Amino acid sequence: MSTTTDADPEQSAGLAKPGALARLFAPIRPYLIVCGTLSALSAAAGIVPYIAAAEIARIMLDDPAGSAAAVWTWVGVGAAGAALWLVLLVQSSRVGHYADAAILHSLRTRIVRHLGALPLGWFRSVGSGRVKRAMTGDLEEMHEVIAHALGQLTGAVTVMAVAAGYLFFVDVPMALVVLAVLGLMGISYRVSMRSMTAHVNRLITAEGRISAASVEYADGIQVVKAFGTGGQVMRRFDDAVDEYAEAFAAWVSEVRYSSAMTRLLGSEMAVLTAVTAAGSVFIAHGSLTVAGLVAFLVVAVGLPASVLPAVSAAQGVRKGRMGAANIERLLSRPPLPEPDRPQVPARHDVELDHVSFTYDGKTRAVEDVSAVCPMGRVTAIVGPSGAGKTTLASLLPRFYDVTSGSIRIGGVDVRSIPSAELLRSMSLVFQDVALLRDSVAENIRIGRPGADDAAVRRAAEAAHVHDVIERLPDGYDTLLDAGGGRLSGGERQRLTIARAILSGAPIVVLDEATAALDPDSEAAVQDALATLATGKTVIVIAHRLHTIAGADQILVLDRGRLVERGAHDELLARDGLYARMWAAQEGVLA
Ligand SMILES: Nc1ncnc2c1ncn2[C@@H]1O[C@H](COP(=O)(O)OP(=O)(O)OP(=O)(O)O)[C@@H](O)[C@H]1O
Repeated sequence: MSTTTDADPEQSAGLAKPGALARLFAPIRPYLIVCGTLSALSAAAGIVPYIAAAEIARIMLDDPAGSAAAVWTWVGVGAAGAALWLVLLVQSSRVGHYADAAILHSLRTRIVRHLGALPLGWFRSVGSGRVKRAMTGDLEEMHEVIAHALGQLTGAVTVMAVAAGYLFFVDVPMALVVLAVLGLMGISYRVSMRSMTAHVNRLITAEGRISAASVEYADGIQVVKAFGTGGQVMRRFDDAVDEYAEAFAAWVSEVRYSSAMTRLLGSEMAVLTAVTAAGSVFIAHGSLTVAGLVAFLVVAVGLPASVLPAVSAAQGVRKGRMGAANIERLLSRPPLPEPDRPQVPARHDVELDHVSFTYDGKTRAVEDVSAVCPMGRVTAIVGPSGAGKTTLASLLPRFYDVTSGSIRIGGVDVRSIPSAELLRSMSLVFQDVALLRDSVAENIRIGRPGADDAAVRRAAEAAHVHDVIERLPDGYDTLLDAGGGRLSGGERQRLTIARAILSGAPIVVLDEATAALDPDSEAAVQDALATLATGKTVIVIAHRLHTIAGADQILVLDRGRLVERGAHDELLARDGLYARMWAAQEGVLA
């Protein structure tokens, strides 16, 4: 099967799939066409007042005494052009923003729905930065394209076309001079942009990495602080910043002359100088009138200011393409397959039948594990670090699907159980199950939305956390931060156990805390677990063996394989891996 891991989504961010933007924008194409057309018409109308001013100058210079009617006609045309420019600009912006809001809403909805259908294992493997970037940065790029870049590009092209048409109408040689200056600017721009694709891809990829690492940094600030700057996240952040700085320096040093030249040639000064110089020569030769020169001074000198926004718009489109490719890549992640013929199990014993799983298609994190975890019993999974305990437990709620073999609940393959039903049938008390930024009561109520206050309180009492909650400043209404800040490790665990007790799910999958708790906390957590486990199928991933010595069945994993099974005494008598681990831990504890 294709695993749900994404090799390195950030790394591939630079490889924009051609056409991604067009595909994502397909639903709003008609609006974009209307918006582009209105922008073009608005830009064309916007240049009319300049042309009118130039025409008035020509009329008055040629014949100052006469043609008042013609002058007033041009004044009217100029005013109409200005009014039309404004009306069309507002309409184009209205349509653009409508299309923008519609597509962003639709993309956000699609992304959120898709995220809801993706296997949880995918989120674990890519980290939250990638998901947040799709919802913020990538969508922001789309907004830039629709709301700004599209109008700027069509506007610039139209202004160029209309202005060039008028200038050629007034005087061909002078128009050629202006075009030559702008053409040289274009050539110098192309030279400075020649290596742009590689550099910009590198810059944008590095930018993406910086933002992903920043999000991870903020999310894991406690860990980062505890370990100083040596943490992996900090290193990733530093690397991304270095990479950005390097890419930027390389780009700047390569394009410094050509981009300075582009700026110079694309400035009003350059056009003004060229027009005045060439105009003087042509006037001296008698091939141009002063009135003709004035027309060029009025219309041509402002051209660079109208064309330059197209440069940043082109940049916006380039970024938009990458954002679109990122979003498309996210949307193309295969969702968790839902069963064709859904079944709901009547019993809740868990059966592992020759289960194997690989993350990377090569090494097997779990290999050919078969076992039965009966209802009403506690099954512990133990083994050295990296043995595959967490992986095996993650296969039960389908964070990942098995590579081969099957997992059955009450005889029904987990892949045949609708995912919502499957998750409802399990309480997951994992170490990294986060608390939400909400009140204590709501954090417990997640276990059974709609449960009344009395039920929440009973669950807290059963989980031995009620007294702790009562001592909080606002009791059950106390707001927790996302990490559960003001609660100790043992208290947080008991809160998640209360949540699981409230849910009443018949299967409990529990990842025991790796960090040792103080003896009082440990005892409270054990009591809470005993309450939770009553009458349920309990599967515990255990790191400290003495907490599961009383389990009905212990599965011992080593390098993905099930190497021993039995109760504590049987395993000690066998004198194998379990006995060695026990001796090692007891030795440490003694
Ligand atoms: N998301 C992942 N992507 C790729 N490989 C992974 C992933 N998670 C775990 N592994 C690998 O799978 C193997 C089993 O890891 P797992 O976390 O299941 O072991 P474990 O017994 O729970 O270890 P520990 O006691 O240290 O938590 C290890 O070799 C680990 O490096």
